[in-house]
Amino acid sequence: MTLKEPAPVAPGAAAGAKAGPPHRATAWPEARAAAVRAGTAARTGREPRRLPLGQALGQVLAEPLLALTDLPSFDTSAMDGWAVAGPGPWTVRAEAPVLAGHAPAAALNDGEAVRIATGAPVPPGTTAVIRSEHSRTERAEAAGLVLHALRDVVAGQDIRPRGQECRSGDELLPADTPVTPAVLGLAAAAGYDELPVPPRPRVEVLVLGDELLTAGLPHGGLIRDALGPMLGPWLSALGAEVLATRRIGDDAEELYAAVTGSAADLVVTTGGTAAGPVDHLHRVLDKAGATLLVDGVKVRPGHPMLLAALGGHRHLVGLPGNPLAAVSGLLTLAEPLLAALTRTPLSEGRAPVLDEVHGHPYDTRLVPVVRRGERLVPLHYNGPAMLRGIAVADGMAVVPPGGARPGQELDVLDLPWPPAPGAVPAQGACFT
Ligand SMILES: Nc1nc2c(c(=O)[nH]1)N[C@H]1C(S)=C(S)[C@@H](COP(=O)(O)OP(=O)(O)OC[C@H]3O[C@@H](n4cnc5c(N)ncnc54)[C@H](O)[C@@H]3O)O[C@H]1N2
Ligand code: MOO
Repeated sequence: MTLKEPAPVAPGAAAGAKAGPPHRATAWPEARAAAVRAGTAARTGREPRRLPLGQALGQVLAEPLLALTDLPSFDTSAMDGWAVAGPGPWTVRAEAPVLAGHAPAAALNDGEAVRIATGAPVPPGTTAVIRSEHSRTERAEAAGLVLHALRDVVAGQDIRPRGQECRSGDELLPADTPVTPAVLGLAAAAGYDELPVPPRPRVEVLVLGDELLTAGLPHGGLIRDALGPMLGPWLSALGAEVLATRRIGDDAEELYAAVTGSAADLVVTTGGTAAGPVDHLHRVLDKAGATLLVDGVKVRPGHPMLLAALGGHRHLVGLPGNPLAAVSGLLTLAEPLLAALTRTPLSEGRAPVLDEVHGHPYDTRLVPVVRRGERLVPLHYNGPAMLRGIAVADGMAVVPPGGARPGQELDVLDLPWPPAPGAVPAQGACFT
């Protein structure tokens, strides 16, 4: 098939089909699962990045965190007081107190004591540490200073033995643990200067369409490109390294060169997914030898979205051109794939919806919503070509086929930025 020949392409697909022939759309949950599988498989051979501790915050561990040292790394005094050896009373050795950060003092013999601070290494031979407040000293003519315990002394008391928390090589945390401030503290204590985190997926955005303007007002049938300015930052917020956002005309050869020549792990295209006269994406993927993993999804908006394997663990997500349909494709296919690649849990919630939400008879609907207290409020301006709803939304509610009753719990796909404070826009009508 040459690129110039229009191909008969029906929306929808079976998993694993070669690009080209007609097929049925994938159910929405299965499409997301396919994207997760694709991202998980594409992890193969990707070496972790090693980031200085401070820069790893908010990522996940790409490998288990193994202790690089025993913790504590030496027998340590847990209290300010006296290191003693054997039963008391004890003769206080005439030497400087052992402080934290100091080398261990000379070994204690039975009947000897030395002043010690919390965190200091206990001298070899120490059998217990006695807290200052549980001791008294007296000056004796011959023996010098003598230490008495005011309470029973138990062997080993107030000594943190080397390796009490972990031994070198112990697994402290499994891979995929989110790097929180507490994890940074543990990693530092265990000897780490850097942490292994998944490499950022490289993404290239190809914006298709001869009708798109990059500046100024719409005129003469031309419209502003709403997706170029939106997708790069959105993909960055999902952890991607955006190599470029390129505009490609409705030219199949140019698209073929861009897709096959891209160095990205994930190519994201916009537009051209349907069967219009200049919708070249399917034919280009077929010529490129791509395998369609998802070709059409039972979701509104955005049903012509697709996911293709380009070979060599590279993928392409084709987002429909209608702007909210593109957002739907981003959340359905691109986000789960990137999350799996970066080993990041998908950010989702569940909450009851305030009022009835109309559903599609057979397909899932994704509807921009805000949270009002515990409830979800569907937003106006949720038509496929509109961004006014999503621009003020806290997330996209997943409305099952047939719709939702007032109070019904719905899954919510979170957006990768904090919810905006302020007034809740009006709910209600559904535009198409
Ligand atoms: N015969 C059928 N036609 C269409 C179907 C269908 O099932 N049968 N599905 C419709 C649906 S639903 C969608 S969504 C679109 C998807 O079409 P494409 O992915 O091929 O997108 P385009 O045709 O290129 O564009 C659609 C629409 O979006 C505007 N657009 C495109 N890119 C941008 C952009 N970067 N910024 C703003 N707006 C953009 C474009 O001008 C069109 O108006 O297909 C339907 N058709
Ligand atoms: O999928 Mo289309 O988004 O309904 O316009």
